[in-house]
Amino acid sequence: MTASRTDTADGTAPHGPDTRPGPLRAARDWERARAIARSCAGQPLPAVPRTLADALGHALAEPLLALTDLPSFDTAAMDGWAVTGPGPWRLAGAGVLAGAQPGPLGPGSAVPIATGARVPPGATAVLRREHGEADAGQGLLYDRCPGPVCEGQDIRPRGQECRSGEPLLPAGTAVTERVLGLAAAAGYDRLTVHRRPSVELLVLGDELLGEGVPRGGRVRDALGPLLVPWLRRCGAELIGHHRIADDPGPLREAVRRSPADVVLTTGSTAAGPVDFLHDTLRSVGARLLVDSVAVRPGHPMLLAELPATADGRARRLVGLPGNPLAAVSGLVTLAEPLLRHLGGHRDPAPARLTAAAALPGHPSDTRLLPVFTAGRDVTPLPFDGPAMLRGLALADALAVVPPGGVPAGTGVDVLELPGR
Ligand SMILES: Nc1nc2c(c(=O)[nH]1)N[C@H]1C(S)=C(S)[C@@H](COP(=O)(O)OP(=O)(O)OC[C@H]3O[C@@H](n4cnc5c(N)ncnc54)[C@H](O)[C@@H]3O)O[C@H]1N2
Ligand code: MOO
Repeated sequence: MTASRTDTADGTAPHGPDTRPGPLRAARDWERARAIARSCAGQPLPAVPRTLADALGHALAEPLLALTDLPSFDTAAMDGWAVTGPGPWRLAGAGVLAGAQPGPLGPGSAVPIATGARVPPGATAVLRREHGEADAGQGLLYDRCPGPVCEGQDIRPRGQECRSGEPLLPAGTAVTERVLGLAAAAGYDRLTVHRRPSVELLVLGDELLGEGVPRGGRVRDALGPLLVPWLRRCGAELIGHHRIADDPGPLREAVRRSPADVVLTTGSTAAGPVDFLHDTLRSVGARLLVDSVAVRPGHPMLLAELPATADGRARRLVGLPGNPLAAVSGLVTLAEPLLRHLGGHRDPAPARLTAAAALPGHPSDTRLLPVFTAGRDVTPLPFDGPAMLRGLALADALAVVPPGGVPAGTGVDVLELPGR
């Protein structure tokens, strides 16, 4: 599955992986690069138990089955009175609070009840407080409801939402805050999820500043702050984040020693005087799976298989180009599909929307363009150069623009951006 720059048209590499910088004649097309990133993940990482508190961001390794009927008892949906049959009713008992186990309610009787309380056996409806008038002296409750009280009114019957054993969510569902709420309601203390892929982030470039205003020909590291939370949203567990000097020694050692499932580098993918990534990959015995992709920005992105850990665990490396928008392109093209598959997440399908204005394309490559979507309309944003983040920060999606561009009024695939 090696995809080097020297690949032949049928996808075979006649001379083995070529890690030398060179002309990008046979760069992988964008879809194929994404497919290689997905397939090189192999099977998702093993299933592990996690407490609810620790399960956020993982993917379910098995379907979430209800451990109980929901609700698990006939429940009052409103504050008022549990009643049996038509009114007026004889008031009986001090009232039923949520959490109580009430005794049976006889025919023609009513008992005060709170929202969420178990409805007494024999009760046929709940009369809302605002629909009833209690006469304490007579011990009677009168029905002031505009219409008749129907059987089952304002009672949430047992099993209304689900029955015990019913599948609530399929395997592969991302554990969000909402899923945690449902899992707790359905009786779970722990969830069986896929282990999250561990990621070590290596940010390369002597010119990068960690703080303050860019000065003296140096620039702020924009990718550390952008990637750390983005990787977590892809279901990754960040186990290291280092800035590495433009020096082949420290980079080689960091790559060689990393225990991460995925090493993610930024910068150094091209052929500049201090772009050491290809040499490093060669020196650690990596196998290039994708070496440049026919996509703009970001075409020098790469994906490699690293030698396994001592205990036989597979490791991969994704090299993101240094230009920030190009790095995002590499992230969505190679890193996201790989991380999502390792973590057992389902793939989000691109949405097919309509270009509200012409979307400019590259003559021969796919272009990933920051866009704003409103309804089905896709509008390109300015400041979309490879070194710019201004358009991306306003965008809620990336349009996948085929070679030649997309005329206004035509369909286009868009990838939703996180945090839209
Ligand atoms: N002769 C050629 N030169 C370049 C080519 C090419 O095909 N032939 N490709 C260009 C493209 S496209 C890109 S993208 C870059 C890729 O460069 P590298 O991955 O080697 O990245 P660097 O050279 O280290 O940096 C490029 C650029 O990005 C800035 N940068 C790097 N890291 C960060 C960061 N963390 N935060 C903000 N900015 C960052 C860096 O200062 C440079 O300005 O190569 C082109 N050249
Ligand atoms: O395509 Mo580069 O990746 O122009 O920034």
